[in-house]
Amino acid sequence: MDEMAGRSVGIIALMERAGWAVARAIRARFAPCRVLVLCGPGNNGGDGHVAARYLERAGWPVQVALLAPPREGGPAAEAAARFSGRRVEFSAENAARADLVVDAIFGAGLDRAPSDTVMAVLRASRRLVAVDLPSFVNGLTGAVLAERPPYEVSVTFVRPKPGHVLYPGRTLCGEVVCADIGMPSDCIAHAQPRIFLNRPGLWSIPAMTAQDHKYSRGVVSLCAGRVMPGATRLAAAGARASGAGLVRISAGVSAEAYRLGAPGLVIDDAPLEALLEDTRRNVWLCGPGLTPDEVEDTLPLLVASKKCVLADAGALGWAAGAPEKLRGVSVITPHIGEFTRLFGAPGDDLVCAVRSAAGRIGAVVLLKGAVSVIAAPDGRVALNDHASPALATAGSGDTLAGVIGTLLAAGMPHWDAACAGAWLHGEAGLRAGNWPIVEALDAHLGDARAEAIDQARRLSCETDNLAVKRRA
Ligand SMILES: NC(=O)C1=CN([C@@H]2O[C@H](COP(=O)(O)OP(=O)(O)OC[C@H]3O[C@@H](n4cnc5c(N)ncnc54)[C@H](OP(=O)(O)O)[C@@H]3O)[C@@H](O)[C@H]2O)[C@H](O)CC1
Ligand SMILES: [K+]
Repeated sequence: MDEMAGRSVGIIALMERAGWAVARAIRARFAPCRVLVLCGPGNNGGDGHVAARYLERAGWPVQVALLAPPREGGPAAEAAARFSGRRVEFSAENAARADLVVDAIFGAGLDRAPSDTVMAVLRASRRLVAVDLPSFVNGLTGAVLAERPPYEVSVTFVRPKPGHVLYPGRTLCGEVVCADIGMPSDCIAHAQPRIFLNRPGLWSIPAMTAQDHKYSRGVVSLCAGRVMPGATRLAAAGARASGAGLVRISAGVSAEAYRLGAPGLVIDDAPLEALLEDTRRNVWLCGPGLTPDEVEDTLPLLVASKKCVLADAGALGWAAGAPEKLRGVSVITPHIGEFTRLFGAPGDDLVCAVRSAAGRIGAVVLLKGAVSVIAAPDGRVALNDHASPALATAGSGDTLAGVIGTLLAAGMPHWDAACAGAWLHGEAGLRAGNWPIVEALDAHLGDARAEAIDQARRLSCETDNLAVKRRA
């Protein structure tokens, strides 16, 4: 993006607006005070020089400390030359004397752990604002390369970066301000972003229409086991509460036990092979409440019948160490333990790990967590931070599986359904108040769906995520 912008508007013009946005964000949040701007050798340092100039122009006492001089002839050198104020040594003593320290040392160019000198200066600082990102947070992954207390504000440009959204970097950025610096939209499109914040508008969910009937809204079918009925019931309830037209449980010999549950469910006792002949029943959930043997008896049949299958829980344990067994399913929803047993530990780069897992099995992979990572086999990734700790309770994943099942049954593309399901689940968690039991989420799923539909409608087609997605 920067490269193409360099050939059109010019980096120096963008840098000028970036530095101005930093100064503006500081002036909006802090009373005038002694500011030290720490500048690195790259364009992040260039932004810092511009911010220093604007703060000084506004009458603030400002000093600049250089870690290393900017590359000659580049935009950062030009920005540095335009700052004619006070320069001091890059030292912990000077950082400790300042009321506010602006960290413009490294941004997008950070590619290794900063030196002890850099970290000593940052640790000596009392209050910190980051230009783009704290200089030890990897913008691509959120990995933290050194320890220090959190920042108060991070001012980034054009788009938030994965490092602002993903843990652990997220906890150190403080408030994230994303400034529009006039990056031309063709430069953004040229970069073909493949990572999105998960918001309505990235996908859209079908609304209720006057002509709807239960089959047009969609049928969700679940495979039930003999020993863990709770998980299947929670998934079925999540599917119903999020708007499925009909939810059926294939319970085989356990049918009588399941019939004691909610009256709105249809319980089947026919052999699975017979049920699979019904072409209206295209979406199946397999795994919640199933033992490995029960998965072995069901999942291969579902895949062979070309059903749209969401595999979770027991199905993921069944395929542990052999994820290729899941080829042919449409969506999997592992938590970190299940993911690790399937694909190995993801390491620091979650986006890369989940994306490669999706490519490996040819299915959408939704890695559940405080920020869920949802990857499509074609490489698109959504980061869902629309969530609540209220969701961290047993059974919550079963509810999520049910919600995604409903959206698949409504005809949404697989990745869109997984993204939208994560958002609805998060919205229900946010609405459910303090310490809700998992069943309490269901009462909020219908309103969550209506909210998502409403928000997607209100967003104009010029909304960042959408515009980028369409052009890409
Ligand atoms: N995206 C935009 O719209 C704009 C962003 N801007 C700002 O530009 C930076 C990115 O600038 P860039 O020059 O690419 O990179 P950095 O300034 O972050 O850093 C590059 C230099 O830092 C050295 N480096 C990296 N890590 C370390 C380290 N751990 N220790 C020492 N030195 C390090 C690197 O040195 P090399 O030896 O690796 O070459 C580089 O010299 C972005 O973050 C925004 O703030 C622009 O304003 C334009 C608009
Ligand atoms: K920085």
